[in-house]
Amino acid sequence: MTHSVNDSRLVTLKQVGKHYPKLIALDSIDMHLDQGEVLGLFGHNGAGKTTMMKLILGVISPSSGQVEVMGCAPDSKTAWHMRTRIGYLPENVSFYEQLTGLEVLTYFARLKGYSKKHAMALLEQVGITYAMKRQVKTYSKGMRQRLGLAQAFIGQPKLLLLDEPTVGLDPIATAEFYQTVDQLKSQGTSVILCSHVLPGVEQHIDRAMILSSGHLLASGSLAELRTQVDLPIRIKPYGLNGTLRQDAQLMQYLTGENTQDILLVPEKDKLAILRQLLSYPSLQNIDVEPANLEQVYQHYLMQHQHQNQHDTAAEHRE
Ligand SMILES: Nc1ncnc2c1ncn2[C@@H]1O[C@H](COP(=O)(O)OP(=O)(O)OP(=O)(O)O)[C@@H](O)[C@H]1O
Repeated sequence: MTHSVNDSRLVTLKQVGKHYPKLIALDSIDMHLDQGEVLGLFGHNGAGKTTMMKLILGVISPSSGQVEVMGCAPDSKTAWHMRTRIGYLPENVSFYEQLTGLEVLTYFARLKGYSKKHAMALLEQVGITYAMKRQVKTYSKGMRQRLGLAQAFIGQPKLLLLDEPTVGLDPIATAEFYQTVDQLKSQGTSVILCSHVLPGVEQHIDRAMILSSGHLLASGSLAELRTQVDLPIRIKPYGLNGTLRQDAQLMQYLTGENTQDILLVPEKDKLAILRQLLSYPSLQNIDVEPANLEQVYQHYLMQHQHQNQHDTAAEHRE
């Protein structure tokens, strides 16, 4: 068995590619995940998110490059011991419909060497104890998703792979789900979380990766990505009642969207603008909003789209 150079490093992908006869599902991807880190994996349909999860699980092998999980290649014969330390929630989870929730979870718990008691504790954690004696075929989408999460949490895994975990969950269940992620993280679990649903994710992830058609567009903490894209900060002062339109310095930052005072300000000018606004005696309050994950994500996708159009146009000219 090989050991990682860094003991807290759980997953490493080096120049990983996954090619199918007519398609490149992943192209030269580098990534790493350390103990207790939560990584958000974002991308449109077909971006390669599930492919990356399958490579980490070892259910498919890379066409090029290396995947290492807990010190070994996940598709190798020696990887069985680390599989018990991984929890996986697939997209569109499905179970044995005729069994009860408790029977399903006990079955999966026993496969990993855990007891019925452990299964019951997990059902309690995800809030479906009340339905544990009912057949899964009577469960709603949200209840199935909770059962799927309980299945992924069996044995307090070191690594959790969650594909669209909040799909089908109502807002309360979504908030409870993120609480569980935060709690698992604080206990040292590492999490990879794939999602199309960006609002609400950002405060629970340490880093984000943005994929498009198998290419890595961006990777880093939200603060790093924000700095890279340099999107403007939205500043909304209250109590100035249109006086900003007479301020030669501030006027250029007004959005012009509506009659409200909203300024879009580059990061480098933020402090100067805030000082200027604070000099107004009538100022009552001020909101400062940096670009959110959704805006950063849209920016990278648009940039990629423009680049592709540019490349195609150049090819046609040649
Ligand atoms: N076995 C396969 N043979 C051929 N192409 C495949 C195979 N598996 C996946 N693909 C293709 O690889 C690309 C990436 O698929 P993947 O499932 O990783 O995307 P995704 O980002 O998870 O998308 P979604 O959000 O829709 O689940 C897609 O174009 C898909 O059709």
